Amino acid sequence: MMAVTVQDLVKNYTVKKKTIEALKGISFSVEKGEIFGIIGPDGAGKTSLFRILTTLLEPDGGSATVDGCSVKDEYLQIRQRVGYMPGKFSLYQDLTVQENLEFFAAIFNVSIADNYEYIKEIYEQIAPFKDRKAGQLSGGMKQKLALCCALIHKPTVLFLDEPTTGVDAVSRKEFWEMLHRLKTQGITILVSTPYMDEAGLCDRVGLIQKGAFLSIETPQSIIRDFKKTLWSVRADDMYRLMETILKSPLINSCYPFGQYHHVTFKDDTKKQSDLEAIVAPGNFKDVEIAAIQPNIEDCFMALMTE
Ligand SMILES: Nc1ncnc2c1ncn2[C@@H]1O[C@H](COP(=O)(O)OP(=O)(O)OP(=O)(O)O)[C@@H](O)[C@H]1O
Repeated sequence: MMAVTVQDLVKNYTVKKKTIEALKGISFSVEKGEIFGIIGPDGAGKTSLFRILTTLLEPDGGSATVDGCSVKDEYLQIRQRVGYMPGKFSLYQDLTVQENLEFFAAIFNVSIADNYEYIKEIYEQIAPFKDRKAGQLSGGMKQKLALCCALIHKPTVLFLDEPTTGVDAVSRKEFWEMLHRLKTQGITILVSTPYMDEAGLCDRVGLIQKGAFLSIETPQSIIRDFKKTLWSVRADDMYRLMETILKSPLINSCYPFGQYHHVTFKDDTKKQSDLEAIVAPGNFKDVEIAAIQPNIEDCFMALMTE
């Protein structure tokens, strides 16, 4: 049985008589024990999707099941079985670490002692701060506490909405390690993120934009599907370099990426010498050009502009 199935799901919002199509009939499914990443920019529809699957919001069309239960007719069962870590405001800032956990346990009618083994590994990292108010924790600590709160009733499916947004790199890494340990306990995890580099940590990812999936694949296949040769280019004046490259009719795309610009040709038989010829009239200093392997972000950019 699939942990999550979604069929032609539609969500619209009406603002000042204008309709916003937040989800335009999306379909996908997630296997038990899978870590499924949903990656896309702000406003792509990630939160709407999570709120529907956790039964906090009703869809306008289509259907969905979570752990075999329909979001429409069996929402009470779903609420007992899912854990949800919303992007913002999941903790009570004025309650202590311990009190937050007790509160979430009480909602689900369980005791912390019942399920302590389950959250132990994560909770031990925040236990030294158990009497501190949640509002006074660091971003990484808050996130660990929110995860404990979402797990305290032993959910079978966990929904994490941008859990690593605004969290430092070390805590992000630790957080993903925790998710992989949870996976080994058989929990299914749906996690949204705006960070492309986290895609590689998921079993499969759905790239979402404007309420529709551009691709749902393993990270390896997304990269394998990138059909063009990708070039990285840098020089002393990056802004002018971009202008110079984009002026050429041979160029398909050029966008900044860290210290470099990433470039593709319209015609993929073009070579390094062609790119050198495009750049040459600009008289740049310290020019570096190399063919490189695309990463997930490059694939996303390519899919978005297709
Ligand atoms: N309650 C609402 N009323 C009106 N429009 C909404 C509402 N909630 C979301 N939207 C709109 O629906 C679209 C999808 O929003 P949603 O929050 O689901 O996306 P998201 O990918 O989670 O983005 P974010 O990371 O910004 O939350 C956006 O255009 C958003 O402005």
